[in-house]
Amino acid sequence: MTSTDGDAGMERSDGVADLVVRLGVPDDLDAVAAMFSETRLAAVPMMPPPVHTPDEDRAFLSDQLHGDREAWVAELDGEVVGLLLLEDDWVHSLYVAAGRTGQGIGTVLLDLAKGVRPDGLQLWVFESNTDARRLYEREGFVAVERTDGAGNEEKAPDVRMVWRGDLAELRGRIDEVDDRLADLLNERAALTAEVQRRKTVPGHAGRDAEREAEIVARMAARTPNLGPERVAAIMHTVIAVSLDAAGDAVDADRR
Ligand SMILES: O=C(O)C(=O)C[C@]1(C(=O)O)C=C[C@@H](O)C=C1
Repeated sequence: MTSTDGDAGMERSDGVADLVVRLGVPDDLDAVAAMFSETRLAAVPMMPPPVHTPDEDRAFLSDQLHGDREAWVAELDGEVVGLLLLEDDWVHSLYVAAGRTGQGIGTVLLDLAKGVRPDGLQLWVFESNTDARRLYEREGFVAVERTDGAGNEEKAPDVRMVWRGDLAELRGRIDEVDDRLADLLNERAALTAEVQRRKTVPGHAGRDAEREAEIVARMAARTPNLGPERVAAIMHTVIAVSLDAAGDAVDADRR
């Protein structure tokens, strides 16, 4: 392990290569409490000043390590450098030791949280904590609610952020691909119609099997996830419905 306490010059992968993340146990209390109090103070002014004494923090953390919440501890060389508290779909707390930020430890802990809560997560973050908000945004969380802080202990404005989960994230990406696919299908149908206007035998009667086989072969070379037979089925349908639409357009022109 070559890490230093500073962030400077630390490649992210070097910083977390030896990171050990495990469930916390009561014996971790001293190390976790020391990290927590130091980190919480160092986080000011990104976070509002703490409202609890170190003794109160210690009692709280003892409860967490005794199972109040799911407590995950990140260690580097046996030193506690991160803490993640999960409760249902809530990231209750995420702390990375002062001097260890920017090394990817928060990302590792959040990825773990996503792994154990694939259906989605939410969290509150102080509006002033721009570093944390950036991390959450990078990790796919979106802001869904803002408050003036009246409801939290620190009375500081905060933001609720939500990660919708693996399934919703993947469906969102499918929607984006489908938007592009729809535009391309629309453009292609217009071109098929244009070709029909120039053919001596247009429409279904003028279908050109050789040209269609060429199209399928070219596309099959780019679609290894589907294979030639499925691409042939898709293009057969695309061409047939495009010719139908072109026929409708010609009929409409005549009327
Ligand atoms: O290239 C043609 O001849 C067309 O009419 C266009 C098109 C196509 O949409 O790509 C449609 C029908 C033919 O069977 C082959 C190709």
